[in-house]
Amino acid sequence: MAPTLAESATDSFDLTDFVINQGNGVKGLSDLGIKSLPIQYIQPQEALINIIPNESIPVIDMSNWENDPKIAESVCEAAERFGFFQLVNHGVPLEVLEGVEDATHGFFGLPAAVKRTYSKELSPSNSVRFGTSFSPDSEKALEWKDYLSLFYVSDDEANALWPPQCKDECLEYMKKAEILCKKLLTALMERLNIKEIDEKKESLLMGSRRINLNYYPRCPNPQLTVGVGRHSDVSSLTFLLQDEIGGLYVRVNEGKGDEDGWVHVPPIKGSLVINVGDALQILSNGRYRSVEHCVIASGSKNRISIPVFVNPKPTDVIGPLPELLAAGEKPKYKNILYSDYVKHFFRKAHDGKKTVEFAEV
Ligand SMILES: COc1cc(/C=C/C(=O)SCCNC(=O)CCNC(=O)[C@H](O)C(C)(C)COP(=O)(O)OP(=O)(O)OC[C@H]2O[C@@H](n3cnc4c(N)ncnc43)[C@H](O)[C@@H]2OP(=O)(O)O)ccc1O
Ligand SMILES: O=C(O)CCC(=O)C(=O)O
Ligand SMILES: [Fe+2]
Repeated sequence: MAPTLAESATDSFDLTDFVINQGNGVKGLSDLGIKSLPIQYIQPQEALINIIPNESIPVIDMSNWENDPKIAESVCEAAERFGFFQLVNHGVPLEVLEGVEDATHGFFGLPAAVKRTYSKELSPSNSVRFGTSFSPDSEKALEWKDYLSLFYVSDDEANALWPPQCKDECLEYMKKAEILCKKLLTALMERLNIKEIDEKKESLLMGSRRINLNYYPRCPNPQLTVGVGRHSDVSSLTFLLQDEIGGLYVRVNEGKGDEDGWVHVPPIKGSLVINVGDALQILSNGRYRSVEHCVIASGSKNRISIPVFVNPKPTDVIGPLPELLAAGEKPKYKNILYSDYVKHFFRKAHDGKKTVEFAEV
């Protein structure tokens, strides 16, 4: 039987105030040593997933990228088929990855009163936001995750506004990921017969960046809740660094004859998980797939993950690329202002792939 709120906290305990308003987050709840999951976090049955064992997303070794065109082909095939793949020997140095992981622990280890100064209500800028769950005002059940989200405007702004405990490490990781991003996007565009990424396309594909630091503390009943509910990213490409704990699941075989279900993305030291986001699905007129994924927290360990979301500029209008339409493809998506698309995503609870319907013809 599901535990009640009274079993997980005292009658006088105001969970929303403690977790959201006071900035304790789910880390604060977990640190209290609660033995069962508060009722606010119990997800409906349909949010829970059917896991398929013995299947996986591709792992691609990039060490011979410059000399072996088959590696770029594998990347493009994985982006078409799974929308997700892991990269090893990708060129982002291990020290940079370890640096941003340590900095993430440093940030979440700060007192709640300090983290709270970066909340939506108190943060001096919209580019910096500390929060919990995804969209608590619109969710039926909360998600077991705290996060810090940093939108990159300029180095000067980051130096002035991002938390000093993690800003240098976040900037370094973002910049190294950008070099890798250019390589991948060049290959993905070549596959669409687009030989040059000019200024306009560079803006549409990688005109803005956001880095999130995600913290999933140990959870008393992880099977009753989610760390992140099923969603697709609204980015062009996402570069995700996960620690050694595991818990990321990706949907496979949706709408195909084979068993529709979820596969685990096993942590590989030094690797990056890459996924296609909605913006690239729309720009490629559905050729590259942004795929649903979710996170189940651990029952025994605290987990962190650090996605860099590479996106169009908020002011860009996105739609199928003109070269694809000139080649005779029928557009599957309308032209849409990217910031409207992202606002639509952030204002509702996670709901799988539904955001993309907002752009469908
Ligand atoms: C947090 O848990 C997550 C996050 C994700 C993220 C997946 C991605 O793919 S992130 C990449 C998104 N792309 C961009 O950020 C680039 C484009 N950016 C923009 O267009 C704008 O910066 C903006 C995001 C639309 C914000 O513009 P602004 O004018 O400041 O709009 P607001 O009215 O303030 O915000 C709209 C609405 O969204 C909420 N919101 C804003 N930023 C965030 C954020 N970082 N995290 C969560 N929610 C955010 C904001 O509160 C507003 O909602 P209201 O209800 O308050 O009106 C995947 C999975 C996760 O679990
Ligand atoms: O924590 C993870 O492994 C994935 C997080 C995620 O999907 C996101 O932040 O968009
Ligand atoms: Fe995601």
